[in-house]
Amino acid sequence: MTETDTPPVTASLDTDPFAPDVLANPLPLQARLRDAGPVVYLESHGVHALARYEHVHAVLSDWQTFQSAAGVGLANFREEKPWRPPSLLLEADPPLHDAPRAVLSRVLGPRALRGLRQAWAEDARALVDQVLRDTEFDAVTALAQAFPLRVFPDAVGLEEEGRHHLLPYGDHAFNAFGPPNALVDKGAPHIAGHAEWVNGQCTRERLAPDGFGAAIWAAADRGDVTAEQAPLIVRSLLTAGVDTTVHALGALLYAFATHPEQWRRLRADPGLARVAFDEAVRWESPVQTFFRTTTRDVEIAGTTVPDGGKILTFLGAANRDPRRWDDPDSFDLTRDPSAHVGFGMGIHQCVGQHVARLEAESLLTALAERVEEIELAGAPRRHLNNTLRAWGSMPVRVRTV
Ligand code: HEM
Ligand SMILES: CCOc1cccc(C(=O)O)c1
Repeated sequence: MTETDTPPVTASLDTDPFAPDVLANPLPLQARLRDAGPVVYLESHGVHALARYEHVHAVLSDWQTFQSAAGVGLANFREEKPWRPPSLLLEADPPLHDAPRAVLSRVLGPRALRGLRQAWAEDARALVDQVLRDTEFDAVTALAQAFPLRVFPDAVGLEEEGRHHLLPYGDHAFNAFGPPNALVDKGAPHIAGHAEWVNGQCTRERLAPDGFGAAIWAAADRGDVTAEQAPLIVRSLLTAGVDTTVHALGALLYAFATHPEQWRRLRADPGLARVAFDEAVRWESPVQTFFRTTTRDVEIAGTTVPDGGKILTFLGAANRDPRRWDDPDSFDLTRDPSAHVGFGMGIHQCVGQHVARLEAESLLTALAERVEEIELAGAPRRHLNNTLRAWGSMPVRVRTV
C-alpha cells in the first residue's frame, strides 16, 4: 500500500471524561481532544468523541444518521432499559418527536412568554432588593437558584409543596446521561421519591389552570398530542428546565464577578443583558455533553463508526474551539456568540431557550440597576455532575448604588 492509501489512524485516549478531576476542570481534556483529531476513540467507555465545533455541529444537525431515540446518554436503549420512560422530545426522533416538539415550541415560544416579562422583571427587582440588604452573599443560593425557583415552577403551574424535589431530580437526570459512576450512585437512593412528586405534578389535576402545564394539556384536548403524551411533555419541562437555568445563571454571575470590565460594559449598556447570557452559555456551557447513536456504519473525517456506535459530542469543547472562535477562552460582550452549541443544534435545539433567556435578562437587568461592582469574596466551589457544569457555591461581594 502506498503512503496515501494508508487509512488515517483514529486518535484514541484512555482518559475518562466523567472522572471527578475532569468534571471539576474539563478544559485541559477538551483541548487535548480537539488537538488529537476530529474524531477520538475514548477507550474508557468505547465511544467516539467529537470536540471540534465543525463536527459537533454537523452531527447534531444530522438526526437521521445520529439518532436520539437510542438515548442521548452513554446507555444504548437498543441494549438496555432506560431508567425512566424516554422523553418524547430529547429521546425521540421524527416522526414521534414532531408533535410534542410543535406543542412545546408554541407553549414556550417568544410570543407565549410576552405575558411573563413584566412579572419576572418585578420579581427579579424584589429578589435583588432583598439580597442586596447584605454586601456579601452566596450568589448561587441567593440568586442563581433562588430566581428560577421563584418564577419557573409558577410559570409551569406547579403546587407550592414539594418544589424542593426539582433540583435533585434534574441533577440525577443529568448524571444519568453519564456512566453508572459515584455521581449516579449518590442520587439513586433518592430518585424514586423525587420522581414520584415530579410525575404527580405532570397530571392535569395537579397543574394550575394558567401555566405551561395546562397549555400542554389543552393541546392534548385539541388533539395536537395524545392524553398519554401530555404528562411526559410536562415532565420534559421539569427535567430540563430548572438545573440548566440555575447553572447557566451561576456561570453568568461567575463571568461578571471575574471580569469587572465586562460588568462596567453591561452597566453602561443594559441592553447587552441578552448577549451576555449567550456569551456565558458559550463560555461555560452549563450543558457540557450529549451523546448520539449511529443508525448506520458512517465515516466521520476518515474514521468509520459502526451502526449502533455511541458518539459523544463535547458542546463545551466546541464552544471554545479556536478553529471557530477568536480568543475563545475570553468572556467578551463585544463578541457575537449566537452560533454557539450550548443549546444544541438542529431539530433538538433547546426548546426552552427563550424561557432561559427571559429568566437571565430579568435577573441581570435588576442586578445591573443596583450593583456597581461585583467580585468574588472567596473561592467558589464546583458542583460536580456528569453532564452539567455547575457552581455549588460562589461567595461574592458587591458595591451597590
Ligand atoms: C441555559 C439553560 C439551558 C440550557 C443550557 C439547555 C440546553 C439544552 C441542550 C444542549 C439541548 C439539546 C439536547 C440534545 O440535542 O440532545 C436542550 C434540549 C431541550 N431543552 Fe434545554 N436548556 C436550557 C434550558 C431549558 C429550559 C428552561 C427548558 C424548559 C422550559 C428546556 C427544555 C428542553 C427540552 C424539552 C429539550 C429537548 C428538545 C428536543 O429534543 O426537541 N431547556 N436543552
Ligand atoms: C437540557 C437537555 O434537555 C433535556 C434534559 C433532560 C430531559 C429532557 C426531557 O425532554 O425530558 C430534556
